[in-house]
Amino acid sequence: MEKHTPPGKIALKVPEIENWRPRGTVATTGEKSEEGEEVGRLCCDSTLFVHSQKLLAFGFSSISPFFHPHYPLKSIDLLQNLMDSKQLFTDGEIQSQASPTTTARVKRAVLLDKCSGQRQRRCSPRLKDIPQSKRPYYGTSLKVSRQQQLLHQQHHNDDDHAFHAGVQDAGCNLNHVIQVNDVDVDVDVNVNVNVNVNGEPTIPATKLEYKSAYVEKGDPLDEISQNAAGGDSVNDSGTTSLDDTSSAGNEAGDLQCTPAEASNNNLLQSYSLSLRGDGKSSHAMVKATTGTFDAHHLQPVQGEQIMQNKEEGNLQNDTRDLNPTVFFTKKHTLVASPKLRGMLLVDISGGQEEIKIPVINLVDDTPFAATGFTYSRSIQVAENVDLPPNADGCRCKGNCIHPKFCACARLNDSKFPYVRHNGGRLRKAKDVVFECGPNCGCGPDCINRISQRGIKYQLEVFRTLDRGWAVRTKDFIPSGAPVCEYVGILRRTDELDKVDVNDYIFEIDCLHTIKGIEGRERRFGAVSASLCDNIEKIEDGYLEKTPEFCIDANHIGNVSRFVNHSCEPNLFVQCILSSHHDFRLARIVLFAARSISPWQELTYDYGYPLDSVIGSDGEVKVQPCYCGAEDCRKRLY
Ligand SMILES: C[S@@+](CC[C@H](N)C(=O)[O-])C[C@H]1O[C@@H](n2cnc3c(N)ncnc32)[C@H](O)[C@@H]1O
Repeated sequence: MEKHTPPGKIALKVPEIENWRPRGTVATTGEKSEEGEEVGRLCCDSTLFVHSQKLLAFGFSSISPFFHPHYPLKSIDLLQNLMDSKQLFTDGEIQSQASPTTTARVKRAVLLDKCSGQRQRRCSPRLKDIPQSKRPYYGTSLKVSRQQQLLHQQHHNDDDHAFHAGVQDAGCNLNHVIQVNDVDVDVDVNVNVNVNVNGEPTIPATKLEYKSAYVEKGDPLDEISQNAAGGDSVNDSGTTSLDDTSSAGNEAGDLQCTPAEASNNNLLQSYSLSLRGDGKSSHAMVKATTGTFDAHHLQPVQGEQIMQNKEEGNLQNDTRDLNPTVFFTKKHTLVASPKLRGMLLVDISGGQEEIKIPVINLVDDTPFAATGFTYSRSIQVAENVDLPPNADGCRCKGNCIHPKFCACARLNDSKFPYVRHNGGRLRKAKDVVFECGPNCGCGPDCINRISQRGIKYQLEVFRTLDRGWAVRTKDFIPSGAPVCEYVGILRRTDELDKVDVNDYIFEIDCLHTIKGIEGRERRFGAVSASLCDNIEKIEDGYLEKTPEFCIDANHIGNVSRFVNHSCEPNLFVQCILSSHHDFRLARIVLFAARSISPWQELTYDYGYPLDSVIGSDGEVKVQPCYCGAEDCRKRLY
């Protein structure tokens, strides 16, 4: 077999492909590229597409997929070579299908191009290294025309904080074009912006605020000439504005980067947005505007410190514009082709959530209706469960500001558990978080009500090959952000003893967690003093018992019921008390355990103790785990 060796690298022996371990689940469909080849969409951390033994594309981290210019990727063995020579790290499988397409599905792919040889979380080949003509964009025949070469050097004269920053490059990935009805087409676009920051290689946290992105229709050439002339007057160009939903989900998209994600001063960021367009438009234009760069974030201080300083007004705002705008145009008519998309439902919540949650099946014929459950945005309470009376709450007015005076903050060790940054993020996981409730004097915008605001990220339910339905995010989710509450019917656990199979029960075991009894993984963070006081009052032997209450999402639930287990999860379970303070009936909210890139599956650790699930026949039930994590425990229960 012909071998292709990357420049400067030695070709290594190609091991058996069968030895590759199956990982990951994001599989997607193929389409025709402009060259007429069959290609597939490659999302972050997801899929490699191979056509007739020819690797068409691979992509890494959250940048758009593209052919890499340095490697004449012609065959699967070259891919394997890259892996063997430690330039490309993937954990995936190559499936030889009946042809003509071979798909390699990977959970993670990291190309160590121009890097030190160590594995890094995000180290992608840069788009700027690739000639314009060789950059395919996936999913459709989307033609990207870059009208503004961005990047360049915004100097800061202050020696302490000198930096050059700019948008180095950007990519655009049109994921779905779905005919919603005769008129509307739902367009789902990923925009990836590659930000380059020079001068501060050890920046602890750097934030690029993302201002806006939307699709417009009109004549792209007009747009371009207007903007080339220096105006940023896209809105004035006579184009038809789109349905309001076009920008609805976009504001949450603060771009953010941690040092682990920075390589060579190169911060790679992405965000995605769903846009709604008019099916009759002859083209769509995506405008991605990067916003201001806040010099504070270049200072070597912790994020919390920044927040505090800002709140106290000690720091002057020092913001500046990066070269702000990147344009992408799609010159061809949007062709809606629902059969390619596998979309079974446009919104599983039937309009209950602020943001639609579509259901996609690209892997088999399983219909969604078969799951038979009713969507509910909020917890329902079984008739035989009495909720405790609402707690007194705090006496703050408007927003809770002073943690020492706010009665709810005092229950959290006199700290607010959240920072406002990025729409509210938990500072650190705790045994129980006390939020403000109905009797508090503060309003809905209070910092201490962050988990009460519903789902703020674009989520998608999708079908996996081996784990049924699953949930992924289309947005970047910052670490510590609340993602969704586990919703279902609040029941007494003993009622379910007779039920043989129910995969959707969440036992409310905050107390077990606090006391460190084996069960759901103990979450980091100290037990608060106030909580300890309360725990002491719990009757002896309580903790040996099964949790008294559970949330049963079998027939009624929200998107959380589709979130699968992983032994290496990206979400964690946080118990929250807001209206009352009874631990046995705490709310269960899933939070981001780390920053999550668009298109990653969301998972949490179900934390079943081994052999804890007993069938009605009295036999221990065993469910193998297919999460694919390196340290997978192999059994869900
Ligand atoms: C709460 S449901 C999750 C949604 C479910 N996949 C579905 O299709 O509705 C939990 C069930 O999903 C499956 N599941 C979740 N994570 C899994 C994993 N890592 N490995 C195998 N099966 C898993 C198991 O059948 C489990 O009982």
